[in-house]
Amino acid sequence: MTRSNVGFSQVSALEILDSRGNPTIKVTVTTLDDHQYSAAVPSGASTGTREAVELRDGDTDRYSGKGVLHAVANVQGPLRELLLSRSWGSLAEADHAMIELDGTPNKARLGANAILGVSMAVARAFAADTPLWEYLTPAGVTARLPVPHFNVLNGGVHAANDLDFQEFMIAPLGAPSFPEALRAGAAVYSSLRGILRARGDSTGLGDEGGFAPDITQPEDVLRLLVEAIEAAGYPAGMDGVAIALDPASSEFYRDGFYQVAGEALTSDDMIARYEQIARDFPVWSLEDGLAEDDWDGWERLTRRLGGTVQLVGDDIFVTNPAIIQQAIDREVGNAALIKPNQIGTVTETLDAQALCRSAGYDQMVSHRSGETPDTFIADLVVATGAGELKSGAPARGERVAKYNRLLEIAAADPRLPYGLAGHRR
Ligand SMILES: O=C(O)[C@@H](CO)OP(=O)(O)O
Ligand SMILES: [Mg+2]
Repeated sequence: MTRSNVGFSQVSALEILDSRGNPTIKVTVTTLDDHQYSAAVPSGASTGTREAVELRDGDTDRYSGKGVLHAVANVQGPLRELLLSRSWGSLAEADHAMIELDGTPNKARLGANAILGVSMAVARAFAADTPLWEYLTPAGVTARLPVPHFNVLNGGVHAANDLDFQEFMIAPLGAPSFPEALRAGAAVYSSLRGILRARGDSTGLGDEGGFAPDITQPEDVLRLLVEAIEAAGYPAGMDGVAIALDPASSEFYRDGFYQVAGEALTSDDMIARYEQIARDFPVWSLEDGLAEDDWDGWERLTRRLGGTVQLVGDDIFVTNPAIIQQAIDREVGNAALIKPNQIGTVTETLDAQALCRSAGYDQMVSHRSGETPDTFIADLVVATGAGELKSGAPARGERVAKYNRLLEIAAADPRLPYGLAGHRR
């Protein structure tokens, strides 16, 4: 049974390490009937400038191991005081009270990391002994298991190589079930390792568990992926294993040009390049193909490729319902990446997802490059019927924790549908 009303006797927080070895926050709430619920918050490296503020101690350099003791203090001070002050009739009620207490448009005062940790733990308190995904499923939404998108080759700010595109993902779109998709992902990952080894390339890993060889041209990587898919015994394409890209292009956009493998490209050069890539390779989804402040380029990209390729906004939309609404109005992109810590509460994440559903935008729920073993996003993606998840390579504990949680959900409820959602189904 879920709880319809929750009161808390304690709220505490701890600074822990994420998968990159940087400090992040873990929150534990204790209900009046003495049950404890915890949640840990991930942390990005290629962040959008309009993301809710991740509070770090000392200075604004977020990625040099700066602590989160200030965020911990905010949980144990003002947020604890708020949570203990009354009982709560819903998660939304608690989230809105925290947003109001923070009082800034981007959670800069208390920290989105502090607020999200509490929000996730409170969600678990409401779910009680009901599976989290069941509790989170909005009225009228059919829960479904997602197509996993495995980031098997890393570049950009997630790896030490000179590859500018950040993520090369494989998506087993043709798999009949989630467990089969996971098996396919693991098989292709393993065959890719063999191919890289045979070529004498490095099989060292990037932040999300994908290989990080010294290859600079995206097309060379795509050729290797097709080879790996076929060597694993799957057709490369929508009927078998397709490819999804996240160049995270805001990271290599400077002074109006995209710097790719030593060349300075305009938005239109990039669009032409993506068109050619989509002709030559089974790339079904493209995230952040253009930069977060290149809205005009995005409009043209959407006109040119939106009919055939899923165009996902991450840095540009930052899971923010107001920005996603602007994108819908301007016909920018046709899908949104969903990361709870970009917006800072579970309720606003669900709002962003509801907006996507009503506008016919597809959604991919996503981990961050700095992760923890917390599996909240696995339940979230099932609950919201989003149909797509990215959680890195099918290797490394903090990544496979999410995939393994989905295996558990699939095993516990064999009637859950699987696969892409909405019009892509
Ligand atoms: O760009 C992205 O989509 C993410 C997750 O893969 O990276 P980061 O968490 O570093 O923003
Ligand atoms: Mg991204």
